[in-house]
Amino acid sequence: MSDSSVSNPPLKIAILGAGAWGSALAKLANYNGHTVYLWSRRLGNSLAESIHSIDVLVSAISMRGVTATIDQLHSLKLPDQIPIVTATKGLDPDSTCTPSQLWGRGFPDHPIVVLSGPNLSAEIQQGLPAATVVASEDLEAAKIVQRVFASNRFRVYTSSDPMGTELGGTLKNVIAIAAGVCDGLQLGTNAKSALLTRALTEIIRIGTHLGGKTETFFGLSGLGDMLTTCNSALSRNYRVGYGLAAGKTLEQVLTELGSTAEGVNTTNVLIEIAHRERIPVPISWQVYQLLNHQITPQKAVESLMERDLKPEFYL
Ligand SMILES: NC(=O)c1ccc[n+]([C@@H]2O[C@H](COP(=O)([O-])OP(=O)(O)OC[C@H]3O[C@@H](n4cnc5c(N)ncnc54)[C@H](O)[C@@H]3O)[C@@H](O)[C@H]2O)c1
Ligand SMILES: O=P(O)(O)OC[C@H](O)CO
Repeated sequence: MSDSSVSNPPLKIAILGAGAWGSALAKLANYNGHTVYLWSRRLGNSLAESIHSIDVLVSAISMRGVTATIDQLHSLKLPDQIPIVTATKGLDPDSTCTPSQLWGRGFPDHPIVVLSGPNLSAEIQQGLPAATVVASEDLEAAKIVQRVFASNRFRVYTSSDPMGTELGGTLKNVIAIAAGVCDGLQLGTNAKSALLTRALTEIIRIGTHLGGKTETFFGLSGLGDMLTTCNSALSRNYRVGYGLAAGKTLEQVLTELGSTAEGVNTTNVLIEIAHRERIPVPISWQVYQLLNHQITPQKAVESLMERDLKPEFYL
């Protein structure tokens, strides 16, 4: 039997963000025998000490904290050329950039690796089996990160399409809100299948326009994550839609949630991008209007059903 610690030596990993996802990632890296320094503003530990002589930096900060964290790291000394892994699923409202674009601009000498997939943290904390994707233009860096997290309970695939991998995980949050509305209104299985299938077409349209590859959106970080997030009450984005369908206000739902639902901000940024780039996004547009108090859930369904008739695909 081979000794995996020889081929996979223990590394020092800093994980920034000790929320639901950062804590689950820390557990996965610990399980493989790596030394993990979990940092968060709330824990009050020192960021400088957490990143001292590390081999890999992982960010599991929610979108609203990414720029501030990059700025904070700039004043510190990050070990040369270590991979930076971003596990955030969001879009920056100021620049409309993805987190990996922000990290790439902030640290151009470091390989940037995107980690994204169907990964509900509560299931991973229970040790249930799951799979994910680590994507980078630097395949060696992706392989290092693959070895950090891969185990008999977490299967990690590499990819050379960071943009597609990141956008799949980010854009599905908008669709998860729509799926929560669909289930909350009890529209049935046919409606749910129609919603998710047309949503995938919409995600591919916008995702490929922004640089992702079509195949990636059919993979774990695209379709895979959409199926997970749109079908589980563990998903916070799904719960936002479900709550709105029950007649709650967005403010009420978010207060009850008490945790990050990235789809709300992502919808607003996505609509800004779609308007700017003239990309049709009919489902996301209904989610946008719903979140911004412009329509009811019932009216959103009617609007989608009454759109102009057209072919499914322009073959
Ligand atoms: N929870 C999951 O199942 C899951 C799975 C995959 C990806 N994600 C993604 O990971 C990210 C984090 O999600 P989460 O579930 O851990 O959220 P969370 O609300 O549990 O934790 C968010 C973390 O970000 C930190 N943070 C927020 N603003 C900050 C700021 N200004 N400066 C520094 N730190 C700040 C918080 O302190 C906390 O540690 C999100 O983008 C989410 O979409 C979550
Ligand atoms: O709880 P959500 O909706 O943020 O979803 C968590 C993960 O993104 C699922 O892969």
